[in-house]
Amino acid sequence: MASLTALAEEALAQAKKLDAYCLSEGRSLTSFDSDTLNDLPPDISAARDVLINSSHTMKRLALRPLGLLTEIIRFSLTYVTHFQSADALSLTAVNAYSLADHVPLHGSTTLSEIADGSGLSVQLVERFMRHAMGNHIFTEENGMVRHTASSRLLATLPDLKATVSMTSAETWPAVLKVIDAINAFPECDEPNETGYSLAHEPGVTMFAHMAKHPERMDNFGKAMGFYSKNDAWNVRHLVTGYAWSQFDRPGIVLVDVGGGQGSVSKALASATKHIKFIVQDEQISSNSDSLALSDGLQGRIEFMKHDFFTEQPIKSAQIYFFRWILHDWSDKHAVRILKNLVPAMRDGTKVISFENILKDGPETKWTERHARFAFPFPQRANLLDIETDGIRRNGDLVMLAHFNGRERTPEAFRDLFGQADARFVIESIRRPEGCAMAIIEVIWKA
Ligand SMILES: C[S@@+](CC[C@H](N)C(=O)[O-])C[C@H]1O[C@@H](n2cnc3c(N)ncnc32)[C@H](O)[C@@H]1O
Repeated sequence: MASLTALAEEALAQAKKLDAYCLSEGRSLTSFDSDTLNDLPPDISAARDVLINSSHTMKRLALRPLGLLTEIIRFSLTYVTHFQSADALSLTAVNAYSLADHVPLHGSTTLSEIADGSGLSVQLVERFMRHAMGNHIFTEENGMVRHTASSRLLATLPDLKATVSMTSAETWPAVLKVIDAINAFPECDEPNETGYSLAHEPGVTMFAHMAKHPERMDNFGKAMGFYSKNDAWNVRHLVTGYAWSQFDRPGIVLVDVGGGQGSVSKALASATKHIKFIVQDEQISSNSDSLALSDGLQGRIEFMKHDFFTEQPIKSAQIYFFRWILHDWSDKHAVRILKNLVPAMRDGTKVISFENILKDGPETKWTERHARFAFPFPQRANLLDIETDGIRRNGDLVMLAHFNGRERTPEAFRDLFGQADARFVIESIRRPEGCAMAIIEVIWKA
């Protein structure tokens, strides 16, 4: 582990690189008012990664061991740590009451005007917004409130709003109940015996519960679309990281199993000319604006209600595709999903899955840097960049809390397909450069 001084020097060197890049490109230096670190070339993006890593590590060292633990548990015992649960609360309140919508995009207003517009009392508006301002979400001068770059995103990106709502409504209550769920159901393999079920509706799975609340299901679908815009998870890695052209001819059909609102199929349809897509999901809500297809895609994408725990009804497709499906389920149920594909398999049929892959070791930025060759750094060149520090391990525990699902190592994927049927043969597991996910290509060998 490097010393505080070495970490600070490393951070300084990267900060200088980023500032010099902005100046050489005629960009202003980055600030909370305007994000000028978007669309960075790979070497500058890597400098930003190192800066985040070294400053984050330096902060945790400076917090000292007790500070590090108490910061994580979101409970401040020492004066240097932050109350992270309050950070989350102020952001959620800003989002829930659409406070950002009541601030002009390029002007200023008062707290009482925001209160009038939102219907929340001035006192609550002031308490939530002044706390959020401590995190550079909004700023205030002489009693006038205006946007920062972050608060402006809340006002201008509806899918970000849906993602914050989804996380606070679905994930947080679930996470708090995981230990109770493990104590009550130590096997941890049923989707209705989870932290989520205990928090929301005992004995009921997350998807069954959300089906009773269409607006929350809609937020969930939008959040999936939003995550796909994050550079490390961007669906473009799937579009460019696989030779779809080999299938791009009339008559080829791809079934997007559990395809939700079809964000993957829409991206693949836009990048190809002939492949037809059937998006199957248990929840197909015809009135969701997210299902709207642009003219060019009409006739190429069809939505179909299907429960993937029943036999696959489309028998003649050449490709069966999954994104973010297998990780929702314990091995017991993921194997059932795969077995239900078997009656549709013909010699050479492909099953392609685009999933997070765990490595057999810790997933932190620090260790990622040392394992860079095996697991390339996600590059971050996108405005919608989200910190990727440990996301695969974070994701693993979120899957546990929501579904008793899990993220898997390559070995665990081989084992899963093997358990379903020995004729599923894994041809490759490849992580496209800059992507946090891998394309798992499986062929059926009759
Ligand atoms: C994590 S989302 C992924 C959606 C989509 N594949 C994507 O990447 O955007 C999981 C999806 O599985 C669907 N699902 C859950 N249980 C299902 C079932 N038994 N049959 C079909 N779809 C199901 C949900 O409705 C949801 O759309």
